[in-house]
Amino acid sequence: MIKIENLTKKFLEQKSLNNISLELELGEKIIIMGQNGAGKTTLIRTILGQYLPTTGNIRIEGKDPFNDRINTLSLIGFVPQLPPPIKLTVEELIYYANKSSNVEKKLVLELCKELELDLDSHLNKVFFKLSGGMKQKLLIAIAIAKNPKIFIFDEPTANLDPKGRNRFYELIKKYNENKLMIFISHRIDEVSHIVNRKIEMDLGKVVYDEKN
Ligand SMILES: Nc1ncnc2c1ncn2[C@@H]1O[C@H](COP(=O)(O)OP(=O)(O)OP(=O)(O)O)[C@@H](O)[C@H]1O
Repeated sequence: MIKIENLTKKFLEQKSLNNISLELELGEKIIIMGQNGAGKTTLIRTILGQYLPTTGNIRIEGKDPFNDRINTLSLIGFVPQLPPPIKLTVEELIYYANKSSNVEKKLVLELCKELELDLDSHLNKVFFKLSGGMKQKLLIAIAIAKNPKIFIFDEPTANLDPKGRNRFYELIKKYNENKLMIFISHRIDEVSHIVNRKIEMDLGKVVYDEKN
């Protein structure tokens, strides 16, 4: 599904990714761990086609994410650690998600409810004025409603209260069948009941890779 071969990403002289090779398959639920600066975000950004590899290559269902970004992004539901400062209202954002990815408004509202967020009273608010937890819940709901083959969650529960966290993991269990799920997280205890593969990075390398 995602095939990474001898991937190196340099920023000036610094190797943020140093000769990484990985194959990530449908059905795998993976946590990617590692200290601050280990290269996790750089890896995810390369998968999302935001960075051109310095050497090596990466393919998602055979597609090059940098040169075929629209088609590769259509396979991925991504929830970033820090929600971007989107200036659209909630209603407009959902409309955009509907036009670009066939996301159904009704389903987004239902998923938000399952995450303890009643969106109806916030539809006219500008996205960036929502609270951190509300933004994260909405982005999670949109990612799930997109029904992609691949989910990438970068610290998805960082802004959620304990109840929101539990609800998130309940939702994930419901929607994880036949998906590739990647969690970037420092909280292994939270995801240990979901993941079947643990990858640890350090200094741009994969230093641990265990499948259950
Ligand atoms: N755009 C960039 N320009 C220059 N250096 C970068 C850039 N992005 C990342 N780096 C460097 O690459 C290294 C890996 O950073 P990265 O953000 O991938 O780590 P991380 O594992 O996601 O860390 P954290 O847990 O703190 O989010 C760091 O030393 C960082 O300074």
